[in-house]
Amino acid sequence: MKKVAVLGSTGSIGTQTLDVLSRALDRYEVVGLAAGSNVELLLTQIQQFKPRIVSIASKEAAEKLALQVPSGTKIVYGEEGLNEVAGQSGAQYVVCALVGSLGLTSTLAAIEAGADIGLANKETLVTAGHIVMKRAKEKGIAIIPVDSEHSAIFQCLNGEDRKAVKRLLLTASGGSFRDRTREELQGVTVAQALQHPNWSMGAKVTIDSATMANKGLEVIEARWLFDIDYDSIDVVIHPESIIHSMVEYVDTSVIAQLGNPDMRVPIQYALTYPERIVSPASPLDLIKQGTLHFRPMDFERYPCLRLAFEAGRSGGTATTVFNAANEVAVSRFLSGEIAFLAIEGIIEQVLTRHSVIPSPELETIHQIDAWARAEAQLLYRA
Ligand SMILES: NC(=O)C1=CN([C@@H]2O[C@H](COP(=O)(O)OP(=O)(O)OC[C@H]3O[C@@H](n4cnc5c(N)ncnc54)[C@H](OP(=O)(O)O)[C@@H]3O)[C@@H](O)[C@H]2O)C=CC1
Ligand SMILES: CC(=O)[C@@H](O)[C@H](O)COP(=O)(O)O
Ligand SMILES: [Mn+2]
Repeated sequence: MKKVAVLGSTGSIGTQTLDVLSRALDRYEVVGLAAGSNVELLLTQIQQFKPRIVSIASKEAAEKLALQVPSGTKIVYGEEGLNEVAGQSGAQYVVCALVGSLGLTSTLAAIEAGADIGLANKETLVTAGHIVMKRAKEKGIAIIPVDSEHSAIFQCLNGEDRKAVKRLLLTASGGSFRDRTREELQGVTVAQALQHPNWSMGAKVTIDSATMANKGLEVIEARWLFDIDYDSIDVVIHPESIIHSMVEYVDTSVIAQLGNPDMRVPIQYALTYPERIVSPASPLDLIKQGTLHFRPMDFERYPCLRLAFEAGRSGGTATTVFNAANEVAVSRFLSGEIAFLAIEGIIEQVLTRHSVIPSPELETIHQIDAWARAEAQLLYRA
């Protein structure tokens, strides 16, 4: 039995991870859960999986939860509690499904504890990829991608000579506004932006998909996961999200991974790798699908992707700033404070004000992250 902890268990990836685990309880024991504020759902999960330790964000929520959980489950809270679930639950495998750079410290705690990582939380690598990958390497632990594109690339690289890789080709759906011009983005609403054409996901990543910041975060995530330079990463728009990504080799062969858009497939693969087991996802019917389409990426239409490439090439703290500014801007858009097009403006302006620090230590990362958030809060105030 492999002992697993799920950080962000009440979210989109977290609930799908528990769905996958619930079908394989002969292989996995859920020993730890961590969530933000959804006490009701967390309580149901505790009753189903009976973990040893559970963390929730606030002390008040923890007290409420403690009154209702069966004895044998320890309730902790806050960042300390989250790190305790990540590093001291006895988990051999930790699924990092938190949203935002809040996932960084707990991912590092899990690595220090020697647990392998199923990584959905891309912001962690964008914020401090060099530190996360270095510590994982030192501890000899595996970071297995959960993000659909990276899972696809991971599978396309399987058993191949890495020196023969020409480039990675990430696919992008184009998000909720893929058929609109930039002029048509004026005045779009939060509800419209949250309508992803192919995936049902948490609010933050859905907005990131609409701005194409998600693909930017994923380009940086790919740089760290696969130790590849930015000149060897390309993005192509593929509206159907059937091809999850591709790898082109020097002999011109392109290997792709395909499937219906269902995150339970990459989540399950990250858990069972290198084994494959039967999935509840519906099989891909290529005849019914009929056609697949591709469009070139337009960096003027999607400036967030251009900014992500620029930040990635600048290196050091630039990607920390890109991520932090984006997180604040998306949160302000979701709360109705700023317009959709202000998101890219905030990222660009905060990056412009930043002098990049190369190879930053963790302490510097935290300082720059906080600085970028403060700057991003001040811009576009009415
Ligand atoms: N959803 C998807 O299909 C995909 C997501 N990803 C990536 O996976 C990550 C998770 O995304 P997604 O599942 O959509 O996000 P959600 O918003 O659906 O879930 C986020 C999770 O984080 C928890 N959380 C929030 N704040 C805190 C806190 N302070 N302490 C502890 N837990 C907290 C939430 O708890 P609560 O709800 O209880 O407040 C929830 O469980 C992101 O990095 C995203 O980019 C990647 C590929 C696909
Ligand atoms: C399912 C998943 O991995 C998301 O990150 C997805 O990539 C979003 O789709 P687009 O960013 O391509 O719109
Ligand atoms: Mn993705």
